[in-house]
Amino acid sequence: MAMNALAATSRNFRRAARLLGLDSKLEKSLLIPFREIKVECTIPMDDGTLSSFVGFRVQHDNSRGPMKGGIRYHPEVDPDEVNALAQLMTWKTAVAAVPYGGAKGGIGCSPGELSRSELERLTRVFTQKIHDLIGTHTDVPAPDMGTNAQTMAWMLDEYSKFHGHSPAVVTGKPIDLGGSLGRDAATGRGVMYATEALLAEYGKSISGSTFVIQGFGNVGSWAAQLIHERGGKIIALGDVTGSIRNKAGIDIPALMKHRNDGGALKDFHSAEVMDSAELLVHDCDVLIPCALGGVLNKDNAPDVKAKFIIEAANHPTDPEADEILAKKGVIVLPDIYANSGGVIVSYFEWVQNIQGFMWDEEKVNNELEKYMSSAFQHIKAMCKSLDCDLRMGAFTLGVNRVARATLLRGWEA
Ligand SMILES: NC(=O)C1=CN([C@@H]2O[C@H](COP(=O)(O)OP(=O)(O)OC[C@H]3O[C@@H](n4cnc5c(N)ncnc54)[C@H](OP(=O)(O)O)[C@@H]3O)[C@@H](O)[C@H]2O)C=CC1
Ligand SMILES: O=C(O)CCC(=O)C(=O)O
Repeated sequence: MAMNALAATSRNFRRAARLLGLDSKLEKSLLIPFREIKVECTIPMDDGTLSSFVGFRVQHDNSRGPMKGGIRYHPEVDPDEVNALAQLMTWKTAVAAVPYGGAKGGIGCSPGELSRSELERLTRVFTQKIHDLIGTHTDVPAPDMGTNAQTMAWMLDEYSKFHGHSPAVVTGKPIDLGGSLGRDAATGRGVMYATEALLAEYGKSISGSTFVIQGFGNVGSWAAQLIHERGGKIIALGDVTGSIRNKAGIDIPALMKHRNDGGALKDFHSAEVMDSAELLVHDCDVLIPCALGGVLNKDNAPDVKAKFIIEAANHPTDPEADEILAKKGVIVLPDIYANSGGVIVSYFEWVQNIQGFMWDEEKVNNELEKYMSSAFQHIKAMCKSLDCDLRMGAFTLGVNRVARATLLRGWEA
């Protein structure tokens, strides 16, 4: 059983605040979100009935710039989860050194059970309800679980009806509407750079290491492809429909083709089906959760066999699991660094939109690598000076940057 997402995230924040010796009032104030929005989105369904879905946008902090973060469509979206994810975005944008604050949104729905036209109506109604609270220089949404470039295209179109054409109001858009080359792959590519950097610290490399990946959506599939390209052996993979394994390594390009042809993961011919409950505790060098939060908790952490965990998902490891994993000597690379490639390239997209100038993909990828590498060096420096693990290294780096910006603006208790 996982901890409540907000309690878990806030616990990590408080540990970082104490390590930094933050003033207790500043600590309290940094935890409180700037604004929490809840809206009812009522839409006609294809069968003529009406359905109502609850949508949220939590704007956590804007001391370092416009608030930034994805929109999630998932049945488990709830206010605490969105609040936790918004807070994580504040620390993540600071760790990545992109000039943003943090926000997150979501709608409680099952996107796989809605038709394309129902999804479009839902996205448009949600945008109508929040359009006056988002904007290029206030709050810039992006895709997250269950949403994609098409969702951002509908948001952009709906927002533009009220405010005129505003490409920089969302990122992760289709290229034809001002999206950035490389954004689709960016989170997975950032995960690959982060993995390379961490393994190198231990004299290891992607090539020659074995990987288990949970989630085969945007982040998981790109991470798998890029790790496979670099010679990593992905020996087990799972999504919501089931899990598969192959000791010799799963042929990722063939799996991508199978999936793009409409095949389910569990029906892939050259791998055997395995119990999904075993996936996270499967023997491997590197475990990469790329789906839901709280999947590593006190119940399964004692059985984890991976030596390294790269948190591509947001808050996949709860604090109780963190303690167990640390005792076992498992090295955990935290979400607010490991999956920051998405928001870094979102920043490049926003910059390109504001400048009205498009970068080529090589420039996007090179700049992403520079940002990821610089953040890793800064996290290591924090770990060294505060004698802490990577999660606290990343949290103290992010929290300290936000605290400094807050104080510079003239915060008073
Ligand atoms: N997209 C981005 O740029 C970023 C995403 N993230 C984080 O990465 C994670 C994945 O996001 P993203 O790839 O965009 O989302 P997608 O919706 O594209 O993919 C999610 C994947 O997770 C799988 N999944 C869902 N529920 C379960 C479950 N219970 N067990 C196993 N697998 C499951 C889905 O399976 P199925 O396809 O069968 O439903 C799918 O393969 C999230 O935590 C998100 O917050 C972090 C930073 C940026
Ligand atoms: O690209 C973005 O703006 C945010 C992506 C996101 O939601 C995340 O990093 O969790």
